[in-house]
Amino acid sequence: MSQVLLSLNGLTKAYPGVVANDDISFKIGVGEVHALLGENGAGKSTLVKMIYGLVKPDSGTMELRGQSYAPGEPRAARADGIAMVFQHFSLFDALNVAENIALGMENPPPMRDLAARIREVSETYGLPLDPFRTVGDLSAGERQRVEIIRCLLQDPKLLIMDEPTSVLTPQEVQILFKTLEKLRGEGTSILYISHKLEEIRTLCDTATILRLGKVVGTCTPRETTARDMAELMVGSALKTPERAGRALGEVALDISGLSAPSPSAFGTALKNVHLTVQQGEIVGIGGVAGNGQEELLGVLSGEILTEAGAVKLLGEPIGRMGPAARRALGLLTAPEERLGHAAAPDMSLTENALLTGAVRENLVSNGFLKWGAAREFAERIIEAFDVRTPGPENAARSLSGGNLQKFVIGREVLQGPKVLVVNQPTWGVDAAAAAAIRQALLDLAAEGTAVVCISQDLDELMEIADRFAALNEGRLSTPRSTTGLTVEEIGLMMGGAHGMEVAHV
Ligand SMILES: Nc1ncnc2c1ncn2[C@@H]1O[C@H](COP(=O)(O)OP(=O)(O)OP(=O)(O)O)[C@@H](O)[C@H]1O
Repeated sequence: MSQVLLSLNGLTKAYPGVVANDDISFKIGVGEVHALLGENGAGKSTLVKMIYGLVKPDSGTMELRGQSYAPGEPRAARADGIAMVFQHFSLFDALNVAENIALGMENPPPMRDLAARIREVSETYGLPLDPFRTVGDLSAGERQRVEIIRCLLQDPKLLIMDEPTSVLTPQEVQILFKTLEKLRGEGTSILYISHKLEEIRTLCDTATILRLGKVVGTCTPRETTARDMAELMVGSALKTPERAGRALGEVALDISGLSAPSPSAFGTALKNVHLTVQQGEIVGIGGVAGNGQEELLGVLSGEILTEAGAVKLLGEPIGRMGPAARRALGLLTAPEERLGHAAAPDMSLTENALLTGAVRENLVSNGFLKWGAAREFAERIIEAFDVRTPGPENAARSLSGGNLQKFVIGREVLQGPKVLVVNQPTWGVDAAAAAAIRQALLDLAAEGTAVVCISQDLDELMEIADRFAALNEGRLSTPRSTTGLTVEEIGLMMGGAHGMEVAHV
């Protein structure tokens, strides 16, 4: 390593029942892109929160450029040149880009000067962004640019990025990587958390691997295979999902001529969507985020009502039924946003198990909640899906992102759905857990469930789906068999070339 920017010496942080970081030591060099790898709950977020001043270590020290460094709050970290782009953006939809950036500054300059600075940084780093656009109109990739530019305006020495590419299209990933290369060339160090191992192999100079809160290895990603890195993370050999031949049954889900406005002012209306899914079939829905994915989940879950006949479950019109009635009939859904939508953050896992499992798991009797049965259901989910938590009485909020995702998906899978609709089932989930979730969806289909998997991970869809369709501005392309489908064809479908007749990508 050239010069050391930041050294971590024996950092330790414990939460009740778990040592999230156990005696962690490593160094980050000046101008180094350093990957932080580890399965869900390994302690990556806890570690970067200590570096960014959000969490105080129980013991251990840090040195920044040879000086003792112990930020009491993020403001102190920023003053020392540490910036962080979070997985979840904290932007106000109704304000424009410059106003959002000004809100995060201690002494914002006049708006006109700030807009000029934003333009300058955006051009220098190849991140196209208009300072006067309303944030609500921006794609996920553009919102991330707002966060990155906000960081770059502080001229950081270390930029921490938590899963930056999970919301990006392949093209946007290329743009981001060019920006990061440029920053590295200028001597900025980058600490990069991601579960996407091929990206880490392309981008990162070195990687530190955490398991159960401890450093278990270091490697040079360019010289290590993705499989070897994944196995280092989990400490055992990885299983590839098995796709057994499946017999398809009758049409379980039938969407025809479905149009629906979005409940959100910045959402996307669905336009004349047609789709049938047979029993035992997995249909993958791809597309760039914000093209109607959430709305599609909403019309299937019953949160958005439509004409009765626009959605049919095993022949029965259900478009006007609410979520509870649909659940009772066997149509289950797992939305994308884990905290808040799929799970209530402050409730225990037992309470969260009750939330969607009450009807099908028979957890209510004569108006009374059956707490013992609910707890037993939560324990079954934890066991079957290897959810890392001290127990079902813990709040959903205390789980790491990936572990909560396993819980949310497991809760629906174990209820034996007739039709299961999932949105981004493996978002933020490590390689081993993602493989387990995909295998669970394949097993479910093998038992005759019709599965709709909405995902931005095209590799995932190609791995598990029988047919593929893409959402573009609320329209769904004609589904095609995934066998023999090329990347170019997928790109055209995602870009809105419906039926392949026009290629206005
Ligand atoms: N505020 C908290 N209270 C209690 N436990 C916590 C808290 N924050 C984290 N933990 C626990 O600490 C451990 C490490 O969690 P952390 O979020 O750092 O993992 P991670 O590697 O970032 O996981 P992921 O990839 O799933 O985001 C987990 O077991 C988690 O449940």
